[in-house]
Amino acid sequence: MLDAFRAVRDSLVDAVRITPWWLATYSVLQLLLAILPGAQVVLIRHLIESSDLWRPLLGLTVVVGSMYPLTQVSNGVGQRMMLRLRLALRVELAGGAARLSPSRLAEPEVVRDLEASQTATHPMADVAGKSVQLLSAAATSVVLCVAISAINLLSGLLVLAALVPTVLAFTLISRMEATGWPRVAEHDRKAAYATEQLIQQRPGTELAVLGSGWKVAGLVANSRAAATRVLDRMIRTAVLYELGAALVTVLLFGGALVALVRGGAAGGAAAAAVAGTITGLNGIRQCGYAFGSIVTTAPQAAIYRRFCSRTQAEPAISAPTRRTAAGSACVQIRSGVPAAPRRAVVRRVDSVALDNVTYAYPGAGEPTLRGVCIEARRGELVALVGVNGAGKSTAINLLVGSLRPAGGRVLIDGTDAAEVSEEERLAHFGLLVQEFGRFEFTLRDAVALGAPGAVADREVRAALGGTFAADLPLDTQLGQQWGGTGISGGQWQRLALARIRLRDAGIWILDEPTSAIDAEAEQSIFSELRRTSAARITIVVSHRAWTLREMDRIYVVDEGRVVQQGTYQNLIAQPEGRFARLFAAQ
Ligand SMILES: Nc1ncnc2c1ncn2[C@@H]1O[C@H](COP(=O)(O)OP(=O)(O)OP(=O)(O)O)[C@@H](O)[C@H]1O
Repeated sequence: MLDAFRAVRDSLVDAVRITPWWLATYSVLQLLLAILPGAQVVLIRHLIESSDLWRPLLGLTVVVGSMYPLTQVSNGVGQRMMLRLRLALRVELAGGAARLSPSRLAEPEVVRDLEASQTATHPMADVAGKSVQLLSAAATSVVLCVAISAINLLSGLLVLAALVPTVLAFTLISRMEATGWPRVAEHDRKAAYATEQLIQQRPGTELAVLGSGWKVAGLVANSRAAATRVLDRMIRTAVLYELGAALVTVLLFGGALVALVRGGAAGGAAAAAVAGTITGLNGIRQCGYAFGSIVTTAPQAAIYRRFCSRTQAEPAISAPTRRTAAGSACVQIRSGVPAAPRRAVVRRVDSVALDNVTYAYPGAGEPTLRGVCIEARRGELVALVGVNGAGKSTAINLLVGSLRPAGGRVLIDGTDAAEVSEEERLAHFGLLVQEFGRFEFTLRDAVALGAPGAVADREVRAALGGTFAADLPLDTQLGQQWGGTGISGGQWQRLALARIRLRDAGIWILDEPTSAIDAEAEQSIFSELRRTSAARITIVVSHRAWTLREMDRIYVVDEGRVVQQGTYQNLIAQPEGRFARLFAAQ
């Protein structure tokens, strides 16, 4: 319940901050709508009991006539207010997600919260409106209670008491939904994931070739059936709660009518009170719905707020980057999304090292890295080699700071990297990971992502030099799903490399940078790396022997330890060594 109050408070604060005029207009309209049923009761009584026919008749015409247009206008205003709130929440969430550092992204809880927050923005945007509706419906009941109490006190109180079963039922339903919906969402996500595997080009083709797509279709069916079972149970229970509440409500309204008759109300008073109690039923249902949806949304809203307050603790963000008149290129931002971190890329770094580093993944019994020492200096090309699972990617993640060593130090220019912020540390690196991004934006935007700030078209062009995209217009849309150019796996990897080139940080870390690239292009990429290596540190993970010949030093990692180091010639000359056994056949 405390969560519900917090959700109401936070969302009203948001509405006051983001859309004060729409909130004020909506509140006034809802207040008017709350008063009208009470006024109706008073006017009906006057119409029947007083000798003055015209004034109550005129009043009733105004009250009844204005109800429908006021409701319509109020709905429209409420929707526009909620639309603005939804936009603000989604923009805030995207900004928060953009601030997440690699180490945050490595926390499963943060990723779970981000996913849950995404689905929360829709119901959350409605909470401010629902709060106003709740107050309005409650005010309707109070006004009716007062109007009917003037005729018969017990009837008035019974009308007000009729709020209780409905609100109680919707609270119970909402509590049940708060646990049920996440389970439905989990099954739905699994079903959506499995469906994606069937329809996306690469896994879909693989499954079609294997002829085993029907097994994945079976997984879809299982997940959907599980979701339906949970939904079924929820609906059944909700109907039972609603029926129970409706029964008690009818008894209370019946009691109100009996109290009217037994209290001696007759004629105009009785007719007015009956009309009032009927209108009251509607108000009470609205109250229940509004209250229920606030209680349901509250846990999601709490996750959203937790996520946003966490990301606000991340480093500050400066003004958005925009395309300037001079033609600098970057993602165009129209609605206040923060885009450019203050950090500038560090271009000159003299040395980087893992100094006796040990690391164990949470929950893993044995350390993945044990006492690893690796060093690279400016101008050097250094390689990490080893079998799958040896610990090369772990070593890289420790270098860039997305993992923190359990023992030992990471040194950048001789300084313990733990002493600088993650933001500052990341500014030293250009990292090409194995699962590089396939950003289906325009060619310009996909490459400009390499640098945090605004990027000129000529820089994008320079980064693309020598690739398949060198002569493509920068406005070319990438990705067939958007009606754009289809790009092969190797071409995507060239674009990822172009981002690293554009970034031009002091340390380049390339985890299998040519895994998807043809032999000819691979040769030209490695010769260029050698040719341009003087001004930076280059660390490469590679499984191909010939790419290692040019390296200044090779570290052979095996079961989390560096078991050999040296040049290609030194290492291959030791036939019993791990390196020679790994690469002799190549
Ligand atoms: N997030 C993780 N949680 C737990 N264990 C992990 C995690 N990531 C990797 N490991 C384990 O750590 C070990 C080293 O993995 P790592 O990815 O560093 O190997 P690698 O040498 O880069 O392998 P590859 O050549 O296949 O990329 C493996 O045994 C792997 O199972």
